[in-house]
Amino acid sequence: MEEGRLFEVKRLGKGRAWFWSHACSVLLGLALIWAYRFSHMPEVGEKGRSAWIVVFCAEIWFSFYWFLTLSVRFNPVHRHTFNARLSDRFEDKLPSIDVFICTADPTLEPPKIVINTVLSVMAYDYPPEKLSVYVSDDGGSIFTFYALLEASRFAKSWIPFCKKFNVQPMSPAHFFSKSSATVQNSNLSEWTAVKKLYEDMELRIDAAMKRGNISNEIKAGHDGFSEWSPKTTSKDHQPIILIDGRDENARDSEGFAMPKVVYVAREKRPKYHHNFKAGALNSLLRVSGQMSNGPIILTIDCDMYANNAGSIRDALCFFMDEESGHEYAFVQFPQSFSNLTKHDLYSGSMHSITKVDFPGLDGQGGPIYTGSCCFHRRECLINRREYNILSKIELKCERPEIHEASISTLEERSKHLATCTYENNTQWGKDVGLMYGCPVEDVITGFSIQCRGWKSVYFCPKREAFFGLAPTTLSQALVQHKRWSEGDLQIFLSKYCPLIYGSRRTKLGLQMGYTMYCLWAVNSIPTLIYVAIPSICLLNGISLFPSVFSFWFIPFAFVIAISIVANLWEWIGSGGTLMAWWNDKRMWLYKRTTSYLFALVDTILMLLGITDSSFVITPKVVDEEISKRHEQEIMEFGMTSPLFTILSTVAILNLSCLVGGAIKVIVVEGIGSLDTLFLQFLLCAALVLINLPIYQASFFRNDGGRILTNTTLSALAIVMVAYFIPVF
Ligand SMILES: O=c1ccn([C@@H]2O[C@H](COP(=O)(O)OP(=O)(O)O[C@H]3O[C@H](CO)[C@@H](O)[C@H](O)[C@H]3O)[C@@H](O)[C@H]2O)c(=O)[nH]1
Ligand SMILES: [Mn+2]
Repeated sequence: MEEGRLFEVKRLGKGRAWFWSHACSVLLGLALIWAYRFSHMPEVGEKGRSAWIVVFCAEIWFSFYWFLTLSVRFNPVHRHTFNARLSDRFEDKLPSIDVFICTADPTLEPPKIVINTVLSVMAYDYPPEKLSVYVSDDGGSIFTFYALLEASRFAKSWIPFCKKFNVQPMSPAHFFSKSSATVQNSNLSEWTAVKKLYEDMELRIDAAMKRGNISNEIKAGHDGFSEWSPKTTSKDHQPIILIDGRDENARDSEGFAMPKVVYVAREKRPKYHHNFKAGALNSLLRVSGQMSNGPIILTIDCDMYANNAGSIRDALCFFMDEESGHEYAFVQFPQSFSNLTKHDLYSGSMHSITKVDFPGLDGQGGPIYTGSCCFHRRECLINRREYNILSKIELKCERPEIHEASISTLEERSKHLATCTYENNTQWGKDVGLMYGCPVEDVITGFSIQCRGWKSVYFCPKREAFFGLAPTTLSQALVQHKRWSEGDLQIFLSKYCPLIYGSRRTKLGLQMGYTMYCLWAVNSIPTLIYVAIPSICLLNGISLFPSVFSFWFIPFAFVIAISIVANLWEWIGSGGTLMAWWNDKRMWLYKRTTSYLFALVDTILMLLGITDSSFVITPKVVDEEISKRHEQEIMEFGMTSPLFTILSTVAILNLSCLVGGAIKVIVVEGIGSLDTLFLQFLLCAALVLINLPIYQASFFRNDGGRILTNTTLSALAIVMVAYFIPVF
């Protein structure tokens, strides 16, 4: 071994004692709770028996689910890379990298956002002749193509500027909006000049978008525009593949080579299913294979700009490590978000996933592939072939010989790779490439790779590697989670069920980790039980929990307290704020009672063949008024949605049960009955407290984001009906 490994791994082994004592004590607490449920169950005919059984079932589920979460707490791993060693040993042997950027809709994902992502990856600290950027446009939009063309021209100034001043983030929009003082002071003139170039470009793109067409003058500048005719729509067009900067002689303003940029809009026909993002990525896999065939592929979403110039090198420190590099199929970076509010109102940061779960999964064989911000070994992604220790694969792929003269030939030649019929009678979408038929193509593909013996890596650099856009309204956040939980549940119910397919192929810890996500949707039912039944029983004076003076109160109090404390400890310990934690708990509740429920129902309907799976794209922009409210952390409702009806119903139900229950205890039964209802009061009060934004949005707000009156009225009606249902 030459002077040391390319990366190091830190295990938090010292926490082991803490882990075991925590796990064992909670387990004991849960066992006692179960014992209480068995031994104190109301007799047949006694009031509250059914409620008791239902609540018990929910508790059994929660215990099981808690057990699954142990997997990610058992052996968290943190990694560190040594980029200097990589340069020393491999600088002239660095592999070529293909970057895949997917976009699907020029309105929801404005071209300006897309090109900032493109520009950011073009400016990586990496030999430009070894870097190719492929943009897949499922929107088939002439504006996206036009913006890309503008961007590749601007790149000629942007890339040398970034390299000269070590600019980070490498997205011009974000860089100039934050304006780095160091660059600004010492090199004001260059800074101003590049900024001006960027702003002029933005103006031109805005103008074209506003006009709604590309002027003939612009069209005359590039043959590619002729691919679009008045008949072209996003759902019906021929394959379009356009290469820019393909010219081996293309140079930036300092005379250096430029990364290649390729625009790909795969063929779309109404009769053919296009398999959403998985289909897009598979087309890119084939097209790029013809053009650059980089052995390492970075996949990112169109809103995920690169924030750290060293990420490619970081990823290579894992792939090229002499000792264990050959074991890794992909290196997943965390997805960070640039548009979160101070206390992360919609919990878009997914703090506990990125800070706790993923380091934990890494200790079990590697994180899940989450679609964006991930470097893959091309071979594993295409063939997903069995890992074999004997065949250490070298990161060398045949680079196709391409000559300047053949650009148009190359474009033509690759087009048939991006047609609707290309995949007919092939294994694409099954054993080859990204897998089809699942809204979380990323998770299922990553899992099947891991099941073939490959490991993956989770790497959190000090400076965030990527920043994207998280949902900025409640409904967007809930819909996104519906897609995820639905996809995950489908995996669980498919051949790839982690508990079955994963056994003997992966570690038990990894199976449990995947199962934890796959069963998100199922959590909806026990959670709904827990937010409704104890409260309704409270209103009816039926006790479901032990009295505060009884021995059995202790396990309940212990489990509740320790879960809250441990959760908070983890959260604060990994850099979260208290308020963000509280917001996260609210979103935890909302996701479970709405997104997950709908995911569960839709999955059942899909299994029955009644519905088909879909992919609802998360908008990257919202109108100004809404984004202002988002910045002020005011929850956004403002539309009719069954999701909001459920949220309102739960909130109003709990408020009325709390008030009704309190009146009953004080006036009718006397304060003496409080001890047996204490825990129900506590639960109900906590629910009311967490739902404060809902009462406010229903009764005290009159801005456009309030809860609409018809939602509140339906919720009230449902609560009334619930009130008259007798409790058994
Ligand atoms: O038919 C489609 C639909 C989507 N996309 C692209 O897929 C990406 C992700 O879509 P988005 O609406 O932003 O979904 P998110 O929920 O934010 O995405 C997460 O979840 C997806 C799986 O549900 C993964 O594919 C993503 O990588 C991951 O970031 C975007 O770049 C889209 O342009 C396509 O290319 N074609
Ligand atoms: Mn996204």
